[in-house]
Amino acid sequence: MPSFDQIVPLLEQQAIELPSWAFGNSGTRFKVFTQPGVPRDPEEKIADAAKVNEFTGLAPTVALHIPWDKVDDYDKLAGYAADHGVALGTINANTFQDDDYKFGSLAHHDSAVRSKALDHMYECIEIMNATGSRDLKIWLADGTNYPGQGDLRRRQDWLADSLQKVYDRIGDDQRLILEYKFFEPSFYHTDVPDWGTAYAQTLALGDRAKVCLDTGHHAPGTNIEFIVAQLLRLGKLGSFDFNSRFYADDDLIVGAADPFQLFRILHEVISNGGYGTDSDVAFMLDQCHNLEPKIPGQIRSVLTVSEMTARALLVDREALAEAQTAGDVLGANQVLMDAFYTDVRADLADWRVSRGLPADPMAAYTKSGYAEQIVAERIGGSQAGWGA
Ligand SMILES: O=C[C@H](O)[C@H](O)[C@H](O)[C@H](O)CO
Ligand SMILES: [Zn+2]
Ligand SMILES: [Zn+2]
Repeated sequence: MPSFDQIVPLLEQQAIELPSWAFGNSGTRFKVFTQPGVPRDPEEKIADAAKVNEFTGLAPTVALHIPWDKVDDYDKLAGYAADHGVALGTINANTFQDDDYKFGSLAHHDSAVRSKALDHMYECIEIMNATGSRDLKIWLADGTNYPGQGDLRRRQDWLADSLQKVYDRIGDDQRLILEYKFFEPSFYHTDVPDWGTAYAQTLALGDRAKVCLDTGHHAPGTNIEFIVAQLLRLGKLGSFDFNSRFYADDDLIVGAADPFQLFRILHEVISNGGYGTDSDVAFMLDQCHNLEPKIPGQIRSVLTVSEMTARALLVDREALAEAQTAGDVLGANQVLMDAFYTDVRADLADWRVSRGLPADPMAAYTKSGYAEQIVAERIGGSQAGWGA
């Protein structure tokens, strides 16, 4: 097994993008429990995200969601982010909250609705040009609730035509990232339900169209790391939306439900060239902290990704290949389990200190008094988030 020191140069290449919406209020259809001190605008969301980066050194960019993070001056917003030591990242489109999208958006049967959704995508591309963002991420709620409600085949054709129009509009150094999800809010069919559909649609577009794998978007029992290996093999894995779930798209803290699954996913990412500065695979969190405090939730999340990345980097790949070739079933499995069971937390703490970061970012954040400061400062105005 490699030593911790041998993996440090790789660990230093880790960059995890934070979702602006994780700092706003969120909940379920049953209840949104608001929290004091929650941001009221994109700047306050960025300030909170910057705190996560300040204490962990792992989160240099913040993803925006449009229109939730709509502002008049994106140059000013990018400047504000830079003043806080972070940059603006992925632009997430939103065609799931407008009455006109009741029966879909880019896959809608009515060309007028499709062109309205296209205008939103074009607006997002203009924002990317202003923020310098590389990725336009498209997740569509498009689908149906009952058999017969929609023409499954023609919706794929309308979707393909719409995506082509978006793809033709993005810049040479920009990417279209298509996110799939097997259900919700549609409960019979979803127009982009699985990796195969996302792959087929992005393959038809071109090299700057890739797939987003949200770890909460698969049917129970799906071997997600197999999909990771396959999409990397096909050169079509563009980004991750990391989170975890016990049942559906719970958007819980990554690794909270199944840290071993996160380890297996990262093992395939590393084994197939999807990790580090040489790779163009983006690591983003897509989570909602419905009950727990938001900034500590994000701190815990990036530390968990860092920890499982370190464990996956410790896999003795030579010994693994030998055991696999020899058909040594238990030997091969043992190589992976040895890395997974290696407790790297103390080494990671020392590594953080060597980089001028706190050994225990969570304790340092708590001691900083920032949580109390934002509760005291953020009086009045309306809090960001669901129902905002
Ligand atoms: O389930 C929705 C998807 O995960 C999207 O990534 C969505 O944009 C994000 O969750 C914000 O709601
Ligand atoms: Zn997502
Ligand atoms: Zn989701």
